[in-house]
Amino acid sequence: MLGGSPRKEGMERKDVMSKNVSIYKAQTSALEEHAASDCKVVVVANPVNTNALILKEFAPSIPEKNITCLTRLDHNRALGQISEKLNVHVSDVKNVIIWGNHSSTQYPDVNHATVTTSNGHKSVRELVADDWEHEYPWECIVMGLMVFNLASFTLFLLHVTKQNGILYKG
Ligand SMILES: NC(=O)c1ccc[n+]([C@@H]2O[C@H](COP(=O)([O-])OP(=O)(O)OC[C@H]3O[C@@H](n4cnc5c(N)ncnc54)[C@H](O)[C@@H]3O)[C@@H](O)[C@H]2O)c1
Ligand SMILES: O=C(O)C[C@H](O)C(=O)O
Repeated sequence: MLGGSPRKEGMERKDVMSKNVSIYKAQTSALEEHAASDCKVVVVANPVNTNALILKEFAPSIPEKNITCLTRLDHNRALGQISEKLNVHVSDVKNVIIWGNHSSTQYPDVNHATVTTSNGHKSVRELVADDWEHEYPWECIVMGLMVFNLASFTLFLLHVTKQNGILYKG
């Protein structure tokens, strides 16, 4: 279920709720009416956790175990940050947990995480400084917005032309 408005600069994911809830209700009613009762639904449009709940409420014939929402990005971002910090490949980082919603309430938990190094398996907790944990969840949370801003910047560059050494936005 991809249909929905993406957030704009300065917005949190929950800020798109007013627009997306009505879209979700309409799509959910269509699913309830037409989809096979054993269909599996992946919720993508934000706020994903809330939209998954809306789907559960408004499409009661679809078993709730068949509904999931896309929060894998947060997990991948956490793996990426740990691998960068410890200079290992992402596939060498295991058992990272993301608690909470796909929103600013999430908490990436590295307390059970392990990493494979040339010196064997180590606990991530052993290898990173205690204070890193305070900056790290924040980086994970804002990443979506950073990606958004980067995409805007790339779009901006695509529409820029250089004439006589001066940049023009076309
Ligand atoms: N959970 C995640 O990991 C994740 C990742 C990326 C984007 N998102 C979310 O997915 C959503 C879509 O993002 P995007 O970048 O693809 O946006 P987009 O603007 O590129 O695409 C949105 C799509 O929704 C459709 N749409 C708009 N109004 C509709 C309606 N009333 N009924 C049905 N469809 C409608 C549009 O035609 C468009 O195709 C956003 O809410 C965004 O926040 C979630
Ligand atoms: O952050 C967003 O608005 C899009 C997506 O949920 C993400 O995390 O990249």
